[in-house]
Amino acid sequence: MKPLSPIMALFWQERRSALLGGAAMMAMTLLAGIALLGLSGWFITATALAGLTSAALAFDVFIPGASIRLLALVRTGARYSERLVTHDATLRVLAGLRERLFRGHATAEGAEALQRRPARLLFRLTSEVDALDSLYLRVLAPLAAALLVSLAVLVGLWLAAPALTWPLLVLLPLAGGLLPWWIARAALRPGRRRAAAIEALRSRAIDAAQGQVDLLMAGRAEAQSASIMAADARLASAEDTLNRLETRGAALLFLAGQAALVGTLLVTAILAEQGTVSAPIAALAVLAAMAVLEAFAPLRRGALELGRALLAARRLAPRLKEEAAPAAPLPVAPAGLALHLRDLRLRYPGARRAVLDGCSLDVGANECVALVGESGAGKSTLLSLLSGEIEAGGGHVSLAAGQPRTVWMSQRTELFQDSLRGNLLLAAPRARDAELMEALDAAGLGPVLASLPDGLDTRLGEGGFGLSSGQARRLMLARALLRPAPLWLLDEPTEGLDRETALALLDRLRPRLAGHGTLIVTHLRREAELADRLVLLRDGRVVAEARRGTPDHLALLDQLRPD
Ligand SMILES: Nc1ncnc2c1ncn2[C@@H]1O[C@H](COP(=O)(O)OP(=O)(O)OP(=O)(O)O)[C@@H](O)[C@H]1O
Repeated sequence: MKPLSPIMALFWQERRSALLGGAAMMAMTLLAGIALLGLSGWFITATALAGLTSAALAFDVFIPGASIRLLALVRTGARYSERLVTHDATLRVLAGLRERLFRGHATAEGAEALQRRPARLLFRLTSEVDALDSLYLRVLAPLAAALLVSLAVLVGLWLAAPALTWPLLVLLPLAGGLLPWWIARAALRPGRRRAAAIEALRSRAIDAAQGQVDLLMAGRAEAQSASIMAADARLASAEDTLNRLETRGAALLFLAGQAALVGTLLVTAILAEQGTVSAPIAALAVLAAMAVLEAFAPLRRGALELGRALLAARRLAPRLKEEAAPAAPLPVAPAGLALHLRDLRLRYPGARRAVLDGCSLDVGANECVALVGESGAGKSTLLSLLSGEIEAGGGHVSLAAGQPRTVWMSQRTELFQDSLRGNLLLAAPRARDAELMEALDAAGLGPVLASLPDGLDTRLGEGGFGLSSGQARRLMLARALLRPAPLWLLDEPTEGLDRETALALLDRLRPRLAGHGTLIVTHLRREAELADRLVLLRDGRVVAEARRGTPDHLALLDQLRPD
């Protein structure tokens, strides 16, 4: 139950009075229902008995009749208000929960964990948050209402005759406590299996849909289908176990209800025989005893849902604790510099060695620097760090002032399912079409744009679907060009382009580099030639640098991949 405490605390903090009011109204609905049944039993018996005697004329039918109507109205009104209040409160709490969850995932570590398994992110933000709505609606509120109602009925029966409470005192703890507890425990394992199977089913189905060509070519399509079927079979088996549990719970609750009925019937028969209770009170007691166990019926489903809620809370709780503190802005670099790094260190969690280990580098406010080094040297990591995606483990970073302070075109930059215009406006929401077209032109997409019948209104599919990979990268570059920032971070901007296109693009890019610092990460000679200075990164630190025009510059260029 411990994982549930942050979730319960959230419910309590956010909507305390609505949640208490909802539970009270749930109790009132149940009480009105029990009183309605009991009073009707009493009324029918009392009128029948009165009819046998001369008391029939004096028998007051109006007050009980009106009370029955009143109780029916109260029950309907209370049920309606309870639904309104409890659902509203739950949905509001869950909306707050989702927001906190998004904030939790907005940490570098959270985002990284989920980038590895996006299907899981989707699952957790939808089904697992939804699973928590049952915590209040199907577990806490019905439990509180059932306990309150049991207490009220027991007190009522005790006042009529203490012996009337015995059958309920034996059966209520069994049916209201032990049974839901047993169902909840037994549901934990199939609940976990069910959640894992849904997750596997979704991610495998997405893999099959997205990678169908590769799977077919590798002859793995059948195997992928089989793995989807296996996940589906696991899901069906877990759901079957849960359904069986629910059915068994219903049967046991029914038996407990019948036992309470028989027990109370026997006790009332004895008491009526002794003359301790009248026949109408006996009828009231029997019907109330039968109805009170019904108050525990929703807990049968609630106990099953509790397993789901527990699992969801356990998975979501770590992200709820983490309130992503807004990152402190990096200090402002000394005048004349777009970037100033000293002794920067960074180690990925779980990695044996540091990826950046004493890295120091300056980029002038009007300088273009190419960062080169073998694959895995830490070049992209440095760009992630400068863009604020990850945090350094030590050392000093400062950037020139500006809003934004950096523009980053990474190897993983995203395009969205939107028009060309929409994708560009992300970078500059107020830009006019002429500016967008100029940026597209600078990125070498002018001819492509001219060939599109819908121009800037051309719709792209998910991830830029509809463009070639080279066109997509140029669109990302155009978007980067629209952001005015004192430091541009470009990660292999012409990777994947043919020589002619790449050189034409670099020619257009050259004049645009003036006025701000640029750090280009590259393996390509053509990109490195754009830079005023080459910097070689090895083992997480800068081991060589060479300014244009020096012999070392040429020697470094020669180590790079030719076109
Ligand atoms: N998110 C991550 N978690 C753990 N390790 C990582 C992560 N990203 C990169 N690494 C590791 O850090 C090292 C540096 O990776 P990085 O991508 O920065 O290299 P790079 O110099 O840009 O390589 P390339 O030229 O191939 O793009 C690699 O050994 C890589 O495995």
